[in-house]
Amino acid sequence: MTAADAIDIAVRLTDVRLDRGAHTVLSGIDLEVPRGSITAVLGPSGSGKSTLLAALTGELAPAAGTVEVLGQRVPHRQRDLLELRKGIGVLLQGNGLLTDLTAAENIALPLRTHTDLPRAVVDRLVAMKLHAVGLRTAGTLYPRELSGGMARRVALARALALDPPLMVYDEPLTGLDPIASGVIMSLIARLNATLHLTSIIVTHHVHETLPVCDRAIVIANGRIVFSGTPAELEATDDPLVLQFLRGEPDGPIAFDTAVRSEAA
Ligand SMILES: Nc1ncnc2c1ncn2[C@@H]1O[C@H](COP(=O)(O)OP(=O)(O)OP(=O)(O)O)[C@@H](O)[C@H]1O
Repeated sequence: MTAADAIDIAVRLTDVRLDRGAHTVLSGIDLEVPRGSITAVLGPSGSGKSTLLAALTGELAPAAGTVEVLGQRVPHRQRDLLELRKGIGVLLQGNGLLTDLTAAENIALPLRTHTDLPRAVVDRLVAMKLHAVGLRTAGTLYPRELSGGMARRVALARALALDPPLMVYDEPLTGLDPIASGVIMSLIARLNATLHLTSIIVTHHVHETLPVCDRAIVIANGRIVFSGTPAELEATDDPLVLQFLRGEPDGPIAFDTAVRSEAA
C-alpha cells in the first residue's frame, strides 16, 4: 500500500483465501473499502461473512493473500494486533454488554482498559458517547432495564469509546423491530458522516441496510459474486445475486444439504 492509498483506503484484501480448519470458506477475495464509506457485506447464511470480519480484526489469519487495515498489514504478533484493534470498533451480534454493569460502566470499560485517563475525563467521554447515540439519560440503567434497541445503542456507544476510525457491525439489526432497526441504521449513517468513520456492515437485512450504504458486496459459493453500488445491486440480472436477494432456495447458490434438510 502506498502512502496515498493509506489515506484513501481503509481496508484492502488482495487475493485472500480464508480457511476454517481444513475447509476453505472464501477464496480469491479482492476488496477495497474507501475511507469514509459505508459498505454492506451481504450473503446467505454460512457464506462466510463473519469469517471475512474475523480476517479484518486479525482473529483469523489468511491462508493466502494479504489483508491491510488502516494502512497496515494485519499483524500476527499479539501486541501489535491489540494496537490495531483499538482502531476498529466492533458491534457484535447480541451486544455483549456486561449485565452487572450499568450502561455508563459498560461504555467506560474500553477506556478503563486501554487508557490511563482520569476518572473525570472518562465520565465526560462516556457522557459524550451516550449523547452521540441519543441516550443521554440512560447511563445509570442496567442492560436488563433497556429495550433491545436501547441496548444496541449502548453497545454501539461502547464500540465507539476509543474513537476508532473503522466500525464493523455484525448483524446490527438482529432481534430489532422495524422502528428500532430504522433508528439504528440512521444512527450508523449519522455517526459515519459526523465522526468521519468508515463502516462495514455484515447483514441479512438487505432492504433496511442498502439505503445508507455507498457500496455493497455479496458473498456466495466461497467468493465475492457482486461488488458495486446499491443501485447497481438492485439493477443486477446476475442469477446468483438475484437468488440471494429474492431469498429463493433453488438456484445457482449451492446450499449445504444438511442445512437444507434442517430448514425443510
Ligand atoms: N470458528 C469456526 N470453526 C470452524 N468452522 C467455522 C468457524 N466459524 C465459521 N465456520 C464455518 O465457516 C463457514 C462460514 O461461516 P460464517 O459464520 O463466516 O458465515 P456467515 O455468512 O457469517 O453466516 P451467518 O449469516 O449464518 O452468520 C460455515 O461453514 C461455518 O460452519
